[in-house]
Amino acid sequence: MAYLPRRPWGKREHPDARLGQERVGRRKRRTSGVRVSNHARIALSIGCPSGIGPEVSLLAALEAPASSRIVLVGDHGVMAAAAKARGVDARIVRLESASEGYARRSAGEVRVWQPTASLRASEARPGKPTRAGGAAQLAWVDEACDLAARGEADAMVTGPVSKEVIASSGGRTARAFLGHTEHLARRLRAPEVVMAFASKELTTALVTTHLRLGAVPRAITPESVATAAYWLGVLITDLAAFDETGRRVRKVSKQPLPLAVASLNPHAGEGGLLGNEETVAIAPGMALARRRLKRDARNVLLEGPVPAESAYRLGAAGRFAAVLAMYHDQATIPMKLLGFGEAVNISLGLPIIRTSVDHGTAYDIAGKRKADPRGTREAISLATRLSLARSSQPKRPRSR
Ligand SMILES: NC(=O)C1=CN([C@@H]2O[C@H](COP(=O)(O)OP(=O)(O)OC[C@H]3O[C@@H](n4cnc5c(N)ncnc54)[C@H](O)[C@@H]3O)[C@@H](O)[C@H]2O)C=CC1
Ligand SMILES: NCC(=O)COP(=O)(O)O
Repeated sequence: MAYLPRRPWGKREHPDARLGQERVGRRKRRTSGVRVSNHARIALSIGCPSGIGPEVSLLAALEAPASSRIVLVGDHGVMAAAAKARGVDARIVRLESASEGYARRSAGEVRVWQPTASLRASEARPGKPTRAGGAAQLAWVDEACDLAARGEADAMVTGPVSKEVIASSGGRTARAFLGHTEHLARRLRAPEVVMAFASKELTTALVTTHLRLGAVPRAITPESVATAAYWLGVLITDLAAFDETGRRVRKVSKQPLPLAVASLNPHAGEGGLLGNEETVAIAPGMALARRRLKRDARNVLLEGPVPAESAYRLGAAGRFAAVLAMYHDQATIPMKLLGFGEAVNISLGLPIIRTSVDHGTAYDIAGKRKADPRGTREAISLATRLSLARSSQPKRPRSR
């Protein structure tokens, strides 16, 4: 995918190439001379140890197909407790190093890479988050991120964390934590990051992410709109070009993919009566995005500003391939109404692939055998698709 450098690890050889001879072996396939791996190595941070992250990670890892090789980044004792609470008879293997976890696993086995000191049971009680658990969940996110950035994983998937618990766990980085999206962009020094969600029913992205509502209008600028519209356009054209297994679709439609850019104000500002962000920021941002998409040969038709209520109704009805929102809840309310539990959160623009569940820590049901693992399954599946698609593509330049 063009939004990802093909070798985020720089000029070094991809570790897969070194392992390739014995690891990929017969599992490799070829597409137009490009060596393509048949499986993606996923580093999955298990999220808050007191939330539902450990149990949904466990269930999703146990069910993962051979094309997704999962290493859970977390705490061995927490995973063993999650298996017991869930009544699952699984062999929880503690790894000596993350990379040894990507070999084909046997049924009933999950592999845990624990880069932190073991949490005591009292620090990881379901529904009762602690300061120690807050620090640990951030360390697991960082470790999964670094594995992907070093090329020791093809993608990271994140389990649900609590922003509040992390922020109150101490430490400068933790205090500044607003969400994975902003945190990963900072850690990876990525100049652009866009939060997006994909489900069967709707694909959407946000111009602003975890921001106080009062600060949103100032953050809607031609540049911020252009960046988000561009990356959402990249996502939908890539999803149209690569199938579920990451193979290039044979016949991609020549029709441009319609992408609605939602308004900020009611009725798109009602000709200036109800605000002017549509004319001073959104429309100019769309013009910038159109130029960048065209330069990258992305066949997208940007439409708007469309009054937000209609943009989402029409997006859900299939009139648009995706809808761009101006702020968090404008996108996440329709997303959760339509696809809660199976929508996937994707961070666009980062030098690594990162997907996530759309739900939170759900402390109210943690350890009660009620948590639904579908979201984690879907996040793994999309990360695998994006990873395999990336590995089957020749390098493309990335425009700014
Ligand atoms: N990807 C992430 O790391 C995310 C983290 N959060 C964080 O999670 C914390 C709690 O957020 P809330 O707004 O309460 O949302 P939440 O998603 O944790 O819970 C909302 C409701 O949905 C239910 N629910 C959530 N996931 C479920 C699942 N997989 N199966 C069955 N029921 C499920 C919960 O029991 C609860 O009733 C916050 O600190 C928030 O920042 C929220 C969204 C995403
Ligand atoms: N509503 C999405 C959310 O809060 C998760 O955000 P992030 O942690 O993926 O940045």
